[in-house]
Amino acid sequence: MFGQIVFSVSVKDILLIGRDCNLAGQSDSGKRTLKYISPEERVFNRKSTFRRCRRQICVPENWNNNLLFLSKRNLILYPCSAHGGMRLPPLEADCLLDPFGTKAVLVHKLKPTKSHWELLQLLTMSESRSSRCRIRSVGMENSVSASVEQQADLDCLSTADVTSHASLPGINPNPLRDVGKSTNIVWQECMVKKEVREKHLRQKGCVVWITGLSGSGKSTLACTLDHALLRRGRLSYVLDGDNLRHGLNKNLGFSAEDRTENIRRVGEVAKLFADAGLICIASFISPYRKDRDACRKLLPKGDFIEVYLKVPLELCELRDPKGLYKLARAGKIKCFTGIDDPYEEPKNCEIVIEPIDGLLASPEEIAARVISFMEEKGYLQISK
Ligand SMILES: Nc1ncnc2c1ncn2[C@@H]1O[C@H](COP(=O)(O)OS(=O)(=O)O)[C@@H](OP(=O)(O)O)[C@H]1O
Ligand SMILES: Nc1ncnc2c1ncn2[C@@H]1O[C@H](COP(=O)(O)OP(=O)(O)O)[C@@H](O)[C@H]1O
Repeated sequence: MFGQIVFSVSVKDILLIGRDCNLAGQSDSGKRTLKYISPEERVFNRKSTFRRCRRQICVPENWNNNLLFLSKRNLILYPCSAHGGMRLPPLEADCLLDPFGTKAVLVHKLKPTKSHWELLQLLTMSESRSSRCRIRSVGMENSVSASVEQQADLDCLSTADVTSHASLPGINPNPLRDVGKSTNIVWQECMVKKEVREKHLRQKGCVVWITGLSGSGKSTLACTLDHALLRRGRLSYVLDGDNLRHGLNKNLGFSAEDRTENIRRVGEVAKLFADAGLICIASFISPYRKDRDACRKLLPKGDFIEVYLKVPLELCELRDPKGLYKLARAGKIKCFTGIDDPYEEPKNCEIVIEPIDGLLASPEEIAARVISFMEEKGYLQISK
């Protein structure tokens, strides 16, 4: 699978990167800049260096600089001496234009090398950092420049990391869609993928979903697990029912509809955290099976690890750390889970924790059990 990169260009534009593009940090100030120079300017500055004919440019044989050549059908990138004096093979790409001729999707014919990609990444970064300056130069400023110090962060990425798909923010080849009440929206792809973040973090993004009655120990387990993972050098984040109801979900109560909406939102947020490469620990009563299952379906198979704290109602009520059961029994809290509101047990969850001979494992022991499950499934180690 060869990569794609999307540029905002006009059909008639031809782009050149010349000698003054200090791609390899040639400037003495130590600041690396990249300049785009319009063909007109080139022609003007270097009379007879280039001849423009029918959207093509003729370059003298002894031209020893990076050259980006874009025509209606093709993009050819000729990087050269700026990369440590090394000549790279030309990178060719088919150029698919949108109906307005303002966006071009470049599908590479050859697998780009890392250096090609670095060069293309520089272009995309410059584009995103100077949003008013499209890469096209005709009719706009003659040149734009951008610091590319951020490039260092990308150096750790291998070619394989970035070749699968790359596109510019704000420019998107994907179709317009209607999703729910949102009409005419487009899915925006980013160059840095989940797998890249996971490699960076040396873990696999996933969701550990802790469900159970109020007082069953969800928050305690979530925090204990979070801490235990941190001690192992892993990055997690806890989403807790009480906490999210202080902000994102403060407009929701405890009716069946509101609980469903609560869990739907949390499921979506958890999915984002997992996509960020984190281990998202979600601790919610989440009393309805269909709501938990809907969250599971949002994630790739295996990435949703459901942990059921099967603690008997009597024990939860005995603990009653917030005095809520007491209030519920007194009728002062309505629709309290386990009292006058249902809790639907999971049928096929990954881990069930329940007392054995009346004894429940400690939070640390339960956390260790979750961790060994995650280890077994390969969520805690990924080689760089
Ligand atoms: N009626 C009723 N039923 C259940 N719980 C109640 C209720 N009213 C308030 N609380 C407090 O809200 C916490 C549960 O929030 P959740 O977001 O996890 O609930 S749910 O998943 O939407 O059912 C829950 O926290 P935990 O005790 O940690 O479970 C309670 O502190
Ligand atoms: N594994 C455990 N063994 C004994 N007590 C526990 C355990 N887990 C939690 N607890 C205690 O149970 C009470 C409820 O725990 P909490 O984490 O607040 O439950 P939840 O978030 O499900 O409402 C707390 O007082 C806590 O200290």
